[in-house]
Amino acid sequence: MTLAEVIESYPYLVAAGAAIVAWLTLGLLRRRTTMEMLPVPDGAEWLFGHEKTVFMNTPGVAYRKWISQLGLAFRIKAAFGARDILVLSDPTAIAYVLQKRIYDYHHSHVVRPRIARLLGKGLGWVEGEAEHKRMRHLVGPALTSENVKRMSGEIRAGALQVIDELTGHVQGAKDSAFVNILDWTGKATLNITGRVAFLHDFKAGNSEHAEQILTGRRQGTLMLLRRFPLLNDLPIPAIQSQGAAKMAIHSGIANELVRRDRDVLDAEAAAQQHKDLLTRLLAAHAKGDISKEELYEQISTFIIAGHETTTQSLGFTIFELARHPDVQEKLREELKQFPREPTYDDYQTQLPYLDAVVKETLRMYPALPYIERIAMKEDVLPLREPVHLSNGQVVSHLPIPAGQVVVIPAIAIQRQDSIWKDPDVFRPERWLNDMPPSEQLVSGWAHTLAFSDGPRNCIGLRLALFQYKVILQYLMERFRFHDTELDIFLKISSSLQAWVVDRPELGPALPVRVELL
Ligand code: HEM
Repeated sequence: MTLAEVIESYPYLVAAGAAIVAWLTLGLLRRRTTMEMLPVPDGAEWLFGHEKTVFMNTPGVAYRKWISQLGLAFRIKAAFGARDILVLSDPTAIAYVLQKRIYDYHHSHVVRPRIARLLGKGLGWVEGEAEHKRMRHLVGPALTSENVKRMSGEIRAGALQVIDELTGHVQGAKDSAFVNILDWTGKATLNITGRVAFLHDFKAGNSEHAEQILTGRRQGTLMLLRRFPLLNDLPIPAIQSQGAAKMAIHSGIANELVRRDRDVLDAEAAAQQHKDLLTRLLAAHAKGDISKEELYEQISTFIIAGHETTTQSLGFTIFELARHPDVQEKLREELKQFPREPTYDDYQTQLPYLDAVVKETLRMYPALPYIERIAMKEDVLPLREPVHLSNGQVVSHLPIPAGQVVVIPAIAIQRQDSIWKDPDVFRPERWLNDMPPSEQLVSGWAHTLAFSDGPRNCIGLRLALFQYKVILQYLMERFRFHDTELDIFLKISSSLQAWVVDRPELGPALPVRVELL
């Protein structure tokens, strides 16, 4: 049979064959992009890429291994054939993304629906420079250091209400009780957030509203969501139950708070006289600057973002102090020796060991272990440490395409073996006299990414750190904490969570034994 006869007899088969040959030839001839030549770890699975390894292991562990093998910029294979993910630990590239170009790097299509579901479509969700700056400007004045100083009496009172209740609880248990410390740090931070940001009394975390919020349980994120974000909207309990706390706020307390709208008669005057968050939001609503829906979304954003992260972080501090009685005694001693009730400024400069304990906790246990963004435009990332590409080239600038997902693994960076000595050991002393050279470190708060960095860093940072130290101070004054010898493991839900080994029924938990002093 001649070629002409073959074509005539099997035209479709021949056309398909020609198309495959052309596709393969083009693929071979096409120049590979820099991203495609970045190092990639071994061990990708065909269906899950490297994502299963990342999510099934202790948070940060896989990234740490790959950083030590491949350097500060590499790619991993995403699940279900999604485009490779760029993993960045390079301080120069991170500062470029988070500080200089943050408005070109939106929350990714996995993260953004999760923020909407868990917190609301508030400040943490909004994208675009103009809109984000508008919202940040609206709420920012409520969270300045001046305003936190002004609220310090309320913050102390809110903390004490819960500390008194814990005292009663321990007395009732014959002066030594086994507790999940998250139950108590949760009540304390929610109580404070209610009092100072929303002029609302959560009754030491015992009101009906408080209980609904505190029991709004968070489950693990499904890896499928990266490839098929539409699944976010399906009525799957594991997905939708993540929003329980937000729904409870919208249908309960937000209504009650907004009813006070009527009391804000003169919006301008109110905004000037009252600098609390709720009044600022209500005044903006009264002026028509934000819709009623936006008002609700902001309320849930601030209640949840304001207490959830601080609850977990404080819990990790107490857990580590229980395991390190020497550190606990040293901290107690520093506080005992301090001649007065510490002020906001004292906490900043006069209590170095307390400060070191907080920094060490947030280094080891950043509430948001991975920061995930997507490049909205093509870009070129500057690198501090050049990378070796698979074609032998060494580059100190990394071109990336629009649509590139970038993961900044904060927990791995903050426990990076080549930078931090004994990275998995809780050792506050390192902050006083044993810090790595600053050029190796990122440029966020305390050279960590615990509060992210740049124009979209944590707006509640000052309130968070002040309430953190106030609650910790009271806990040290009243109680001694002991290790229960129960093992925990870490996992990532929306934030970093601790669970007790073989005790899933406890939910997220950090068990300690508490003794009255
Ligand atoms: C220890 C406590 C806290 C930690 C570790 C923490 C951490 C963070 C981090 C890492 C981000 C960046 C998130 C991202 O890039 O997607 C963030 C943003 C945010 N945080 Fe916090 N946070 C804490 C406490 C608070 C408090 C007390 C409030 C409010 C009263 C708050 C409100 C917010 C809001 C609204 C944003 C979004 C900011 C924006 O996008 O402009 N946080 N926080």
